[in-house]
Amino acid sequence: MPASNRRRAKSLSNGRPPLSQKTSTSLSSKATRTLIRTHHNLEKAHARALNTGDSSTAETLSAEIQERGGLRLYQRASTIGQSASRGGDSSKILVQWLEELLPSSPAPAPSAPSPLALQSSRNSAPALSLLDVGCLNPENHCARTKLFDHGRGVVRIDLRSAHPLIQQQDFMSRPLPSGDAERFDVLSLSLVLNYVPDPVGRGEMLQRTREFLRVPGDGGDVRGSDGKGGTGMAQKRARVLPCLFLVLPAPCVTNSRYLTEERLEEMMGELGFALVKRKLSAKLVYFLWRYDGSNTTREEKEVFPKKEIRPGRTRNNFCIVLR
Ligand SMILES: C[S@@+](CC[C@H](N)C(=O)[O-])C[C@H]1O[C@@H](n2cnc3c(N)ncnc32)[C@H](O)[C@@H]1O
Repeated sequence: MPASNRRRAKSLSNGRPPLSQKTSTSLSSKATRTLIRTHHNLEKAHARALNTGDSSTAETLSAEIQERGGLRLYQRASTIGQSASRGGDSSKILVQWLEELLPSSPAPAPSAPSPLALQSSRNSAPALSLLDVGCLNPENHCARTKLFDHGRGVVRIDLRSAHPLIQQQDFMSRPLPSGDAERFDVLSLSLVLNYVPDPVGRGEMLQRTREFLRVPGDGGDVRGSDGKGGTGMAQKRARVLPCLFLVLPAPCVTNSRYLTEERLEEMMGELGFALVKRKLSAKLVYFLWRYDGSNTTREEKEVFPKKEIRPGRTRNNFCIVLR
């Protein structure tokens, strides 16, 4: 392997879509990558300092993060990475997959009052609800498909909202649903898990996604005219929904000491997720996981500690821990 390729394989920041040199923004491709990498590294060091009770270092790092533009500049760099000229945004893959897996057009429901009302329709597929966690652009591909209930069924959140249609909210503090009407058919976690600075926090984020996914077979599936759920559409939906769309920089699974795709699949299985779709591009890895709702508590279940499974000097340290 040429030296330049080896160098590229090491860096998780290279997991962003390619950045071109010519854009209307003032951030070059290199500057954008450096900014993203530095932000992630500072966040990780900050989390480590907090974990070890080193509040003075944590404060210094926090100040440095702010001095360097903080989340605002990081989001700007990520938005540049989403532009069509730089590889496009990952929601395109989510929409492609759902349209392929659930081919019949759902009834358009722009003025539908609530997911519950949609569920009462028979013989037509209700539009899907979506929780888009870590949303930078409310006009991404999800906004342009009839798959989703654009009335009240699409909720977008981010740690820092860059748009009135995005709620400013930490997913880890989002109040738990009080009932199924507050759960979703689809949860998108695109390039968010790798933002979490520590392995335990990543495991907790994955576990938490289950709280926000609709319980399978709760009536959100389409029923056949016999009322027994026997239609082809109902079966197709049951094979896919509810689901989690997960996107990571490719090196998180292709070049990590601690995580491979196989190990991720084992972990997800442990949480009740089965792989439906997967795509590896030069920069990113995309997964669609169906949640079976079977595993809401993990007491006495298998734990996944930090364990080196693929040693090597050129590997990265991306890791997810399930406790
Ligand atoms: C790299 S951007 C990804 C944006 C978009 N989803 C994409 O695929 O390009 C990561 C975003 O996730 C957000 N984020 C990270 N942790 C989050 C959390 N716990 N709750 C909500 N948003 C979060 C960050 O604020 C940031 O805007």
